[in-house]
Order: sequence, then C-alpha cells, then structure tokens
Amino acid sequence: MTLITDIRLRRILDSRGNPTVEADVVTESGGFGRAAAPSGASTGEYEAVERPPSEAIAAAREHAVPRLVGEVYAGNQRDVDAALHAADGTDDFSEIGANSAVAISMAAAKAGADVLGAPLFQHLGGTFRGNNFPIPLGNVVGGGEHAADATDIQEFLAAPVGAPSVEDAVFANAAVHAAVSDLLSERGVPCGKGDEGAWAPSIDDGDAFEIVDEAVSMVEDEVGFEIKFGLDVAGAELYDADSGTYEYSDQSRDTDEQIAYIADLVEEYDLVYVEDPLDEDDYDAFADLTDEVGDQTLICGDDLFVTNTDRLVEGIDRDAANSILIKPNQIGTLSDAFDAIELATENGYDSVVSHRSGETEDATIAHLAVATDAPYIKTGAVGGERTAKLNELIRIADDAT
Ligand SMILES: C=C(OP(=O)(O)O)C(=O)O
Ligand SMILES: [Mg+2]
Repeated sequence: MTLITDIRLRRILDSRGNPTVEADVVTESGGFGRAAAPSGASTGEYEAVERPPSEAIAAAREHAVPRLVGEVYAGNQRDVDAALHAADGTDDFSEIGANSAVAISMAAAKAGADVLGAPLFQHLGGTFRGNNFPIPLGNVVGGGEHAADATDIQEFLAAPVGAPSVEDAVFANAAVHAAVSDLLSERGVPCGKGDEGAWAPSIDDGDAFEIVDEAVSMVEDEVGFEIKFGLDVAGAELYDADSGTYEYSDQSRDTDEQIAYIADLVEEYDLVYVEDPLDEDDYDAFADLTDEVGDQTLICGDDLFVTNTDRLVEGIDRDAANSILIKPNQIGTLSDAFDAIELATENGYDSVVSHRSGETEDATIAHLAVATDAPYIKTGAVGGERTAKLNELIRIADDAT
C-alpha cells in the first residue's frame, strides 16, 4: 500500500530567496508527502554536500527516482534511505545532493504517515514514545554569518525551561523577542532582522548580553515561569586557523582564553545552552570546556558533529560535549538523523533538533523532535518559516495534526 509510485522534484524558494529542492512522494494507495530541504549559511566543513538545486534535482531524477519508484515502500523509512544512499554511491551525498536526499527522505516519511492516517511524529516515533515535548530555543538576537554588522556571537537564544506547556514556551520566546526590540528602541539602537528573524543590531556582544538578560527577566516576571538563555557561538566562523585565535570585532582570543571566556559567560549569565563554543576541529578544547562547565550547561556540537555518527563517536570517546545538534540536511536522511539521536541518547547526550538559517514552510523537524523525545528544538522565535515549526509543535501538543 505504501509502494512509491511517483516522485516529483522541483525548485522552490527558501526564506533567503534562494532556490531549494522540494519533493513530492506518492504511493500506490494515494498516500502523499511533500517536503523541502533547508539550507545553512554557517555550514560545518564536514556536512553532507548540498548541490545547486537544478543539479541536485537532475542527479536525483537520474539515479534515485528509478531505485525508489515501484521498488520501495514509503512506510519502510530505512529502505527509502538505503535506496538514497545506494543511488548516490558516495559518503557525503555529493552525487545526488544532500538537498535532494533529505527532501525525498522526509517526503517519503510523510507519505508513509499519510497512508497510515497517522501524524508524522507517531509514524516516526511509534505509539510508545515518551510524553515529553521539546523546549524551543528561540533566536532573539543574532549576527555572525546570519547578519552583517551585528553581534560576533551568532545567536542569543531564549530558553523557557520552566514553561508548563509548548504553547507557553513558544509565546514566551516571542515575548522575549518583542522585549528585546523595546530595549533596543529605548537605547536608540535601530535594527533589522537577520536570516532567522532574530534582531541584528549593530552592538557589541557585551551589550547584547545585557539586553537579552534584561528581556528574559522582564518576560519571566510577566509569565511567572523560569526563562534562561543560551548561545550559538558558531566558533568555527570566528576561528582563524592561521593565527590559532578567535577573532572578535574588538579583540582576539587564543583557545585557552576562548575557553575561559565562555566558562565565565556560563557563570555570569547562568547559560543553559552553549553551541559550538570552539572550532569544529578542536575536540580537545571542547573537552576542556565540557570538563569545566558541562555539569552546569549543555555544550552542544553543531559544526563539530554535523549530525554524523562517526564524528559523534569520536566526541563521545573524547568527552567533547554533552549534547548534539540534529539537522537532517547535514547528513542527508531521516534514518541517519535517527541514528545520531539514538547514539546520543545511549551515551547520555541530549539532542537538539534544529532548523537552518535558510528555511521553508516545511515542519518536519517539529515532528522529528517530538518523535524522538528530544529535550530541545531550535527553530527561531518569529517569522513565517520559523512559526511553521513552532505552530506545528502547538498543534502536535493539541493533537490537531
Ligand atoms: C542554524 C544554524 O545556522 P546555519 O543554518 O546557517 O548553519 C546554526 O549554526 O546552528
Ligand atoms: Mg550552529
């Protein structure tokens, strides 16, 4: 019944106005799934390869579609994803493109769920998944590769850790985003938004810490539950391999200074989450920082792990972190993303399911986070391509998908 009978691929727009790949998967009994690939700007060096969409589509039509249509059942996600790997034939999806692969993988999952008449999270997670919902990490101030002339640290993320429900958490993050805007206006700082909808003011990181800290406290008082905040430092983007230093607008820090700086920030602002505080090749420095503050906060590997189990195994062996960012397009299929989450969970690592800076209305990651009982999801605070996921989380919690 879930035999795949048709796959259509097309170029659509992403949130940056760039083309990306959308896939439709149709099954024998009329099941239908549609999904689109997101796209990063501060991409990790070891991510699966995103090809220009026209090339990725042509290659997938030639190599992947014939191996799937009439051959594979959409309900058998492992078979779908194995066929994508076989069609590609490389280690990094450089033949059909991770963008084609992930769009087809996610669309097939949706078609499989459609045939069953089940919501996607239930198809992926099964009926015996836990009852938890992920806490959304909401990007409220940002810079780095996501906005010109803004903060050095890429993302300041509100974390409503005490929210009694997904809905309360989502609205709290939007309220922090609004409070940041008020505080910036009070200071006479004009500003637009970065790629993920976070405010992108031309202020230094010290001012951003003050403003986010105050905004979080204001909203905490209003809503009556605990809200903390965290960071995506995107350390690899700051790191200069030639000099071995992290280059901030106002100063350079060597690796030991960077570790001390981040550890101080964790203390001073009681940060609950720190993503990519160090360069993507520096497992040792990650391990030193995790040793220092890993009992107080999540040290999360994004560019470090790129959702790749080989890199995660190395991180686990070296105690490099205590959590992993999960971006399905970094690795190319849902099965690979599931493997990374499973390995993380087995080893006491938390998984944080994440959007990309270039996004579409696709809400698959909301279902993935719920299906796998991920404790956190990072998917922005405002903006249509971000609220697509946040609102889907609210619907999932309301049993309305
Ligand atoms: C979401 C992120 O940005 P991008 O998609 O640009 O890698 C990130 O670095 O976590
Ligand atoms: Mg990141």
